[in-house]
Amino acid sequence: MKQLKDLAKQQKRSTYSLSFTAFVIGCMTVIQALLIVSIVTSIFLEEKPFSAVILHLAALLAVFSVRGLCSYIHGKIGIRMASKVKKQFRQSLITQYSNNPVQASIKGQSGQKVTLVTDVVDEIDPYFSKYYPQRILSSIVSIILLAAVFWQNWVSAVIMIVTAPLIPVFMIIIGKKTEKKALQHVEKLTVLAGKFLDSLQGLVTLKLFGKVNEEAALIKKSSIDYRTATMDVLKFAFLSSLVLELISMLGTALIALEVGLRLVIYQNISFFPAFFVLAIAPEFYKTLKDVGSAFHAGKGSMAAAEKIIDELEESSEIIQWGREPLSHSAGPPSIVLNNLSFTYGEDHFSLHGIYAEFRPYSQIAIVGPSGAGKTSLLHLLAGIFRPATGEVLINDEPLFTYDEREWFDKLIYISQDPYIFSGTIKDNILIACPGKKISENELGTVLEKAGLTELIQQLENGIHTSIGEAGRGLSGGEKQRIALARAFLKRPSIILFDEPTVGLDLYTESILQKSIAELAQTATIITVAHRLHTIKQADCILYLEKGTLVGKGTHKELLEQTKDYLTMVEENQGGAAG
Ligand SMILES: Nc1ncnc2c1ncn2[C@@H]1O[C@H](COP(=O)(O)OP(=O)(O)OP(=O)(O)O)[C@@H](O)[C@H]1O
Repeated sequence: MKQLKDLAKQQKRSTYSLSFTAFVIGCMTVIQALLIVSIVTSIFLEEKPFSAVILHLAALLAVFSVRGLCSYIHGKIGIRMASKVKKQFRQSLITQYSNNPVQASIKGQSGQKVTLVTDVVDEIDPYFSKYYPQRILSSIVSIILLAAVFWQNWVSAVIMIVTAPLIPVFMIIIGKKTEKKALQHVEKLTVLAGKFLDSLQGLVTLKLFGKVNEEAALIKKSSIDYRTATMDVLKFAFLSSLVLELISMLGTALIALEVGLRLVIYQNISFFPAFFVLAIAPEFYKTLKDVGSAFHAGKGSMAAAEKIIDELEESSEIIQWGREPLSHSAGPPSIVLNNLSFTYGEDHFSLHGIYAEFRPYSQIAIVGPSGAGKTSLLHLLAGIFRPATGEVLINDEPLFTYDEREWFDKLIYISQDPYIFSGTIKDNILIACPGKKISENELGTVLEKAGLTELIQQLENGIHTSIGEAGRGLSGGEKQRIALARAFLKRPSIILFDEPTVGLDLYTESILQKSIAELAQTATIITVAHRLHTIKQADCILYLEKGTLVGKGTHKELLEQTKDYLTMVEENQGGAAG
């Protein structure tokens, strides 16, 4: 609530404009009532001809127009404020996710994030487009109307002062309950979206396990929960409208009774002020009632804002990169892991005290049992995670002192399952060199080296064939070859390679080995290795177990020093090591 109020106050010009239009609307309402009363008095009491009120009627038309125009501008300002704030929230969320993409992608479901950026941010709208402008309008207009009534008949003004606070009191009581319900509503929406996208992505797995019906039932339950939450919010909205309507009706009736008694029975008030008060009273209660209804809509925005702010605060740990240039040093830099520690969080997996030095052009293998922390170490090396203690030193300087772009220009990460974006084969390869002009010849050489020429020749649209989510699928081996083409195009001086654990086809396997050997001539290669061939070839092997560096050295040295390594190698080749 406070954050939304602060955001609204930051838009000073809009707040002033809202106050100005509200002031004009208030004045126009009073003038409108005065004109109507004087026209009625002239025609019905004083029995003047129609021509005597023509000027009044023209003035009334002008007042209607000004009031209508101001109401339109007032509404527009609110919509503009809402769109500005929604843009700010969306930008903050996207910046948050893009500043720390890996942390963002592992925390929470993707569907929930998408809903947060789209639908939940949209829920902020009513606070700025309805509640905030209406609050300004109602406070200014009600004061003007009250003053006008006081001027004509102070007794009615006193009745208004006594009955009007019932509306805000009721708003607070209902508002407390609404906020809780609105928060539940937003939560149910994000849960439904998360569940839906998760099921959609895992549809093949669900089908294979015969779980499609069960999953459909879970989605149905989630959607019924969402519907119930929506109905709960609507129930409060209807209840609140009913009570607000009742209070304003009773208030108007009370004033009508007072004015009627004084006019007919006690005869201590004239027709003009009596009719004027009766014309103003419904406007007075309507403006208060409108702020009550808008308050209800605003509560939904507060719940949405709370959810977004929680998300922004949760993943606020941003990696700050420096400005130090890296490209001036030709060839691969030296890399030192200096007492590196990392944890995914309390009671979660951690890597501790890792120390290692990698000379330029060396081939490093990281090995160990499943879950030992090999991929996590690769992510730390890439600068995707921030170490808890210690640092990665590049040319003797901490990694994060370098310019982020220059570092990622020097590096390529080939994961086990390279991501293929929705686009053509060419687009997917060219992401390795954004903005750089690549000739057809250069591209042809890269495709040849990565073993993609034959595949592309078979395709009707060749390199322009759509792949990824919106196009044809690719096999694991073909994805690996796309990743290799990216590497050949980029020619990085550091290659981080998460070797596939699943058996690739013989063709891709041989291409992979040849390509890595060729890339190694100009780069340092750090591989999470599973194949004995890769491990034996490495200049240095890091053997990890449960997040600890148990052994370090060449294949021969480790066989002699580290018993678990020997066992692993023996298991790998089904008997004798060597
Ligand atoms: N986001 C995460 N939050 C908490 N724990 C995680 C997260 N990601 C991975 N882990 C845990 O960290 C440990 C190390 O994972 P990592 O992927 O680094 O292992 P690995 O040695 O590469 O395994 P494998 O050879 O099976 O790929 C595992 O126990 C894993 O469950």
